[in-house]
Amino acid sequence: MTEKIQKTLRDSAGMRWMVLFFLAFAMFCSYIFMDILSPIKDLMQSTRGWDSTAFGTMQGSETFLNVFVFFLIFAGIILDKMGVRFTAVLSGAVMLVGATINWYAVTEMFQGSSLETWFNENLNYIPGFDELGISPFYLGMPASAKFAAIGFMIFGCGVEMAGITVSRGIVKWFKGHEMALAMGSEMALARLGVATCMIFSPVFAKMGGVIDVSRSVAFGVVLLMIALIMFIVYFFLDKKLDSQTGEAEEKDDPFKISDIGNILRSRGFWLVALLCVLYYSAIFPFQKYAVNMLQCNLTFTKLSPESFWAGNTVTVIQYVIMLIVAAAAFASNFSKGKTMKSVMQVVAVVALVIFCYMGYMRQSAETVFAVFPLLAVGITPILGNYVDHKGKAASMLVVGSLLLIACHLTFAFILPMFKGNAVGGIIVAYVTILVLGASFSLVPAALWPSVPKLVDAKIIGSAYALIFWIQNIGLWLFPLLIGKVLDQTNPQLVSDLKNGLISPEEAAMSYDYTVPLVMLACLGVAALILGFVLKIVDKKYGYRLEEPNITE
Ligand SMILES: NCCCC[C@H](NC(=O)[C@@H](N)CCCCN)C(=O)O
Repeated sequence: MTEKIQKTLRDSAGMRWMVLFFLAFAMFCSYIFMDILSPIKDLMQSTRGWDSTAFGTMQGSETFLNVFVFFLIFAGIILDKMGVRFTAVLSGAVMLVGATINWYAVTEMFQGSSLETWFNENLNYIPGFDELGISPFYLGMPASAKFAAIGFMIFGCGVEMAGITVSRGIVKWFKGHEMALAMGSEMALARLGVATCMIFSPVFAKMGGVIDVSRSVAFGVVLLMIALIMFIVYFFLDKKLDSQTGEAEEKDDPFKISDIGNILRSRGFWLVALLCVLYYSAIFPFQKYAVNMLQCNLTFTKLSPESFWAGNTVTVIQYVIMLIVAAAAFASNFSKGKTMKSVMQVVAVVALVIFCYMGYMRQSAETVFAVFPLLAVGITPILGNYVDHKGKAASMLVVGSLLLIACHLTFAFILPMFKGNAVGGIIVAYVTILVLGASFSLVPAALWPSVPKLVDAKIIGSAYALIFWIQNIGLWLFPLLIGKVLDQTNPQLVSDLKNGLISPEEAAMSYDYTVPLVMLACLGVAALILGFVLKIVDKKYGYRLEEPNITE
């Protein structure tokens, strides 16, 4: 008798990739919101009175609940107990609630409201947390920054929960299929989200010639509504899959506290988790200040509002070119024929050069920095594929850390030498940003697929939640530290600003970033040392980090 093989949604490549699109697009939207204020730090200072400390404290609050209230650990438990689809929708809803609060805090409506008065008079510290120096609020913090911080910490819970849930969802749908490619593509789309926000956030804030920072945040909130819809659509597809397979939703072994003990006893896990926190602390927090760092180091000519390059049409054209770079890079990775591959590579490179040229012509730091995630969009899937087929993950972590050190030191010492030399400065900035982008592809592409080699398969979910938790400690601490170090290493500027000798606009463009950048380079040095230790430990204990994931 011939057995009829029941085909499920998962067996159709089209359906799998559609599901990936829903999950990855939701992450794309959340990465946009994550950095929505980063390219408009100067406007937050000039229109809302957020100095670097207020800005850094607000940005650092994203990880506060995850780290100090252990929300990420709970998120891992919720994911294990309730399953992927429930947690996906929950994370989407949590992100939206947090983002809406964040938006209200920076609106004109909040200014002069009774809520603003309340925040001015209260929440100057949190007992217990303040004594430890980890409170997300301080005496004198602008009320809008305090309320925005509350929204951002709720958003932070949602986005990290979404991060571990999406990874788990990809495993569920792609196990036995193109899993590494799917993960690489998801990360690539997330990077495109960062580039999108670098370009569009200032556009929304300055639209119509009237500055309103809340418009940028509102743009992010609308995207998060779309993200929630994506997760809801995913919910139904996932439910359908389960009804076809006749299984209850796929779950790892239920989360047990003793699992944490097992993970924490793994030497390899600690090395990867520490490398992760050191590396990412030198990338994500930097991303929040990078535009302002470029504004302080590069010389831009003020474009007249009538100038072609100052118009929003150019922004849209530049964005389309960015999409061409991403699409051509993606196509070149996966097209079969050699000629097609080469054609796509040429298209990607030419479009990248045009993108950089337009960034220069537009004379703004955010359009220059927008190139940062672009290289990562193009090469993360290639490198993921490389790790799958050739291995060398530990070596890639070492090379990625080396590039990171070189870039931060270049920003700290070489870029300022070109102040006044507009063309030279832009060239140094572009080359350094592109190299940093390459580093940001090497490390994530090698790090995340290495985790399953270090811990037992049944506790992978908990292991990812723990790594995210440890990583979040750095992501909380460093934006805060950069803000504080900036204010402390620029005492003259801070006092001139306080005494009204310079305008907030002038102050925002005059910071000396040398010390914070050296601090970030030191993180790279520590990551590099751990990378070498990991290589030694890998050889000694046979973790197979240098071996391919797929044996052909
Ligand atoms: N499938 C890979 C998941 C990890 C991607 C990684 N994201 C993170 O590590 C997040 N925890 C960081 C979120 C940043 C918070 N501001 C990545 O490389 O993006």
